[in-house]
Amino acid sequence: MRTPLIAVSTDAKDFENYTWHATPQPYLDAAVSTAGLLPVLLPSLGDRLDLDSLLETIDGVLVTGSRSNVYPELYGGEASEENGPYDHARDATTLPLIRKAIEKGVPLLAICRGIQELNVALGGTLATEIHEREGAFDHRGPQDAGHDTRFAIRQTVKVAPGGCLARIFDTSEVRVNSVHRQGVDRPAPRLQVEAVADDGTVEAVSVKEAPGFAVGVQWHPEYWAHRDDSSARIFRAFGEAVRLHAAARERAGIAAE
Ligand SMILES: N[C@@H](CCC(=O)NCCCC(=O)O)C(=O)O
Repeated sequence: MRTPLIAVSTDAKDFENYTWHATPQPYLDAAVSTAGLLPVLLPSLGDRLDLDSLLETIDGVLVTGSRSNVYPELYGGEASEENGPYDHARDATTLPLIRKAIEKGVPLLAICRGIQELNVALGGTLATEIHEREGAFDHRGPQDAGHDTRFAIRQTVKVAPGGCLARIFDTSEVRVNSVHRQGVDRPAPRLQVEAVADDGTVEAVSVKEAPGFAVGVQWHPEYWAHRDDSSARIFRAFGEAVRLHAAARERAGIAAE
C-alpha cells in the first residue's frame, strides 16, 4: 500500500517581499517519523482551493499550532490589540477545511491553534489571555527561551473516562506541554471534551458521532513525539486512522472498477 498523504495547514507569513506559506518542521517530523505518513503543505489560499477535490485525494488533515489567533469576529468576538496577531488567509482555509474533513470522514488531528479552529469551525467560542482568569495557570510557554524550554512537558491533564483519548492513552492523567494564550471558551455543540487541565482549561476534544477520527489537542504532541510516549500515541493513533481511511478508499475504488 502507498504511504498515505496528509494535508498540513500553513501560516501565511510575509518576508523577503513575498508571502510565504509555511509550517514548523516538528509537525512534519512527527507526521513522517511517528505517524508514518507523507505530509504535503496546504497553502492558505482560502476559497481559491477546491477542498472537495483535495479531500478526495488526501487521506488525512493535520491542523498545526501557530502564534497567530483566530480572528475574533469569526466567533462573535471583537478584534483588539490584545487578541492578535491574526492570519486571515489561514482562517479562510482551515475553517472550511475542518468542516469538510469532518463531514467526509477524513481523519483530522488539530493541534493548539488547530483545536481552537476546530471549535470555531463548529460554532464554539474562544477566550483570550486565559492566564489572567481567576485561578488559571499560565499556559504560555516561557517567553524568551529556546524551543526545548518553551515546549517542555510541564502540566498534567485529566483524561475523560470512556472517551477516544482514554483509549489512546490507556491512562487517566497525561503529562503535556503548554504554549498558548487562548483557549476554548464555549465548546461547540458537536465537541466532546476529552481532557481538561486542573484549572478547567479544555485541553482536548473529539467530534461527537464524527464518521472518522476527529481530535483536537491544546498541547503540542508533535514536539516530543520522537521520545515521549503520550505524544507518540496521539500521532500513532492519527496515523492508524489515516491508513484505515486510505485502505477503505482504495477498496471502494477497486470495487467501483
Ligand atoms: N495562538 C494561539 C494558539 C497557540 C499555538 O498554536 N501555539 C503554538 C506556539 C507556536 C510558537 O509560539 O512557537 C494561542 O496563543 O492560544
